[in-house]
Amino acid sequence: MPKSTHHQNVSSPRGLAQQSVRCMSSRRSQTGTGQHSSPTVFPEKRGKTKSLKQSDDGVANEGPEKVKAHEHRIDIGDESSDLLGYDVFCGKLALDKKAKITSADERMGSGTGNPDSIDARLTSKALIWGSHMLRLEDVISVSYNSGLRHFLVHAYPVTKRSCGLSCFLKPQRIRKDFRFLAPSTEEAIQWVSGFADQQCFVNYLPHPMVSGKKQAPDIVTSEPLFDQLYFKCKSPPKVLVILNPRSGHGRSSKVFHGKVEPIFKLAGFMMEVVNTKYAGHAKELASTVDFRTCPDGIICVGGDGIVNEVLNGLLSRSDQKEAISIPIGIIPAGSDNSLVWTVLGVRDPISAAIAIVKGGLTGTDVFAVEWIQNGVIHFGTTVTYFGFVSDVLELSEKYQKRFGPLRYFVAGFLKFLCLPKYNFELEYLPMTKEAVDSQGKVLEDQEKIDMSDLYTDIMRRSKTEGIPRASSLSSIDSIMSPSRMSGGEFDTSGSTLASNEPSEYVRGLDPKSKRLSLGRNNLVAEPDEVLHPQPHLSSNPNWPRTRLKSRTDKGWTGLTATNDSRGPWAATALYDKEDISSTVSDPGPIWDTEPKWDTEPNWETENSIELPGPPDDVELGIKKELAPKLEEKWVVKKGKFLGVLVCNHSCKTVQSLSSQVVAPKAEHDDNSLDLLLVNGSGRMRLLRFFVRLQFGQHLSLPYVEYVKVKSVKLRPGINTHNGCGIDGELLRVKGQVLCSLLPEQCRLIGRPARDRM
Ligand SMILES: Nc1ncnc2c1ncn2[C@@H]1O[C@H](COP(=O)(O)OP(=O)(O)OP(=O)(O)O)[C@@H](O)[C@H]1O
Repeated sequence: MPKSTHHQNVSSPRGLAQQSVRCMSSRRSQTGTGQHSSPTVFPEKRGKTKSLKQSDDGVANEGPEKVKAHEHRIDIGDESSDLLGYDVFCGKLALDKKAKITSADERMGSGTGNPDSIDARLTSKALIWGSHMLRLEDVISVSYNSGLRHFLVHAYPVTKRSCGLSCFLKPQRIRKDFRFLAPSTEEAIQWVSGFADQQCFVNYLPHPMVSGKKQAPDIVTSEPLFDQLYFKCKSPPKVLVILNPRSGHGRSSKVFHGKVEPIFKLAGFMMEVVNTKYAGHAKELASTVDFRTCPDGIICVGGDGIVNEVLNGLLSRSDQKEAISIPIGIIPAGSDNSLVWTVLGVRDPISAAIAIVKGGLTGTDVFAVEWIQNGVIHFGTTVTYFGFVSDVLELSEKYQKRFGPLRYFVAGFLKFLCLPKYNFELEYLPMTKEAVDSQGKVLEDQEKIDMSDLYTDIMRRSKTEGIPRASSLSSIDSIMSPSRMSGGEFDTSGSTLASNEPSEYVRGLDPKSKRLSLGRNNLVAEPDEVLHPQPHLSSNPNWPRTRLKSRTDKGWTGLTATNDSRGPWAATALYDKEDISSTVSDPGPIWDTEPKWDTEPNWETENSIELPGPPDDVELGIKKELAPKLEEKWVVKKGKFLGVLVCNHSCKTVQSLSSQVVAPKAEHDDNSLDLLLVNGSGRMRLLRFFVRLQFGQHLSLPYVEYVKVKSVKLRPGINTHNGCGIDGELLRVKGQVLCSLLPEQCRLIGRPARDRM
């Protein structure tokens, strides 16, 4: 069988890869500034005018067929050169518009090149050929058939709508497959290796004639070199997809199979897709799944509700620590997806799928709402709320079938017409100014560690390390905001940056309240009455624990047990102990009445938990220790509240026209909760609150308080509706509930928008 002469220059596949690397390093050294140096921009790209002129000339010379190839032209003279990263490989490429590759094409000599070949280079951020650029962020994978000069780049670049509509419609991501022809097979391999080096999945296939079992004698297929070719790229992720077919008014299946699945398939994902059959099914699945079948994560397709179920399923397992380390991917296909929109800045299914394919992990705080009376705990990542909003959530369930995403508006309107009064007893533990400042400093100082190694073996990792802390009210805005009523097609535009503002201690409080929250006093007279904390019903050490294990049984209880202050649970316990000593009338939460963990025999060995120590914190790039402050006191309030909202992140709403947020200063990973109190009662107050919310001015209302807190305890008054919403799930409060953060974070798959740039 004849062999192409160009093959003889390459001694081994490894050799090819090494050549690619050599090219990469030589390019890097040319720039002289190391890995992240400014790239060498082709001479013709240096100036905008020149670039445009040249490309125009090029188009004119290429004829009609080639003109179309310029539809992706990007004037990189406009781009900051830093955006292009460092050079990985360079050479000649031709964009091949042919649908099929003939063997004649493949027989072309290596040295002859192609008449249409143009200078091209692959950098760590983009593939640039001629005056075109394709961002690697938009590249899903590369397909390459052994022994060919062609390779196919699969991408979803953001494409502007046609001229007339571009002013009204947002840009869309549309799939484009670019078929490139390299001058030789060796160079094709080097290009593909370059993509693999940049973490693009390579779909490496046998030669088409081999796979088709009709081997042509003139085609180079028996070359052992290519049969053994090995591209050093990430292995295909193995995930469990949990799809709520009722989400998004029944559109979620279509969204997943039509838009998302093809992307995952291109990226080589090995998926098991399970449709939920009933409410609670996702929780069951997450609580029982064998992680060996989905070591790279669980992908939730639906709204915030399905994510909440999965989280609660994971945290109800006996292997809780391992469970919370399982990455959670979110494909927004529900009525609202506040979590993924707020935290990752993604609100359409295609962008979410790409973010998942690109990988990386984003640590996100998890809060626990504990029913103190019976020990039941429900977890959340977005918000827990009481008062008007939870009533609306309850009423909206009636209208789910009839109104779909409009149900919140309908229920909100009806509830507004017959608005009850809500009374609550409330205690909260404010963050101290010092804690907020030091937290802010740590967050500022920290170097964001690249957690790109998503597809590592989670099982292995979780056995050797804890999950350290790093960093909806989906429906609230919709209740009074007809702007979100669209609920129609999913937005397929590119993502928008999430807020990056630093956290602040207390805002929207009058000076007195500020002083009080700073811990100089633990009682607040407003709105109605000052309360002295009552002994908790649960002070009986033998109170029952139901459903979930008590904290003393749970993995993270070990943190408090050993008086470790590395997490909020620990911190809370310590603060509570301080409360006992400093406030005679407050015996502190229930766990103070229970045996001290550090006196229990063999606690450390029997319940040992790999605490999130410094190395892990370094890995996630965040140190989250909050030293307890002696002067911290629970602030106690009792009275009428239209709403009590405890937010874990800023709670952006996907469907709102404006980008208003409920808790503008909240961060998903700042180790604190943001408490929003809407004091008082009455429709006028409520209306003003929601109107102001649309414009992001709700915090300026005199009856709205906003405090950064560690924990909140709440007890509904007599005759007050006792609904409690957690991430859109409705529960009932009996007695008192306590809301605090867990010491460990969950991990969302994908990076925040600002880190993906
Ligand atoms: N097959 C099913 N049948 C009925 N209910 C289900 C099913 N699967 C999940 N659920 C429940 O549906 C609720 C809502 O799910 P999800 O949040 O995914 O969709 P959504 O209501 O469209 O979105 P959002 O909550 O953002 O409005 C969840 O609380 C879940 O328990």
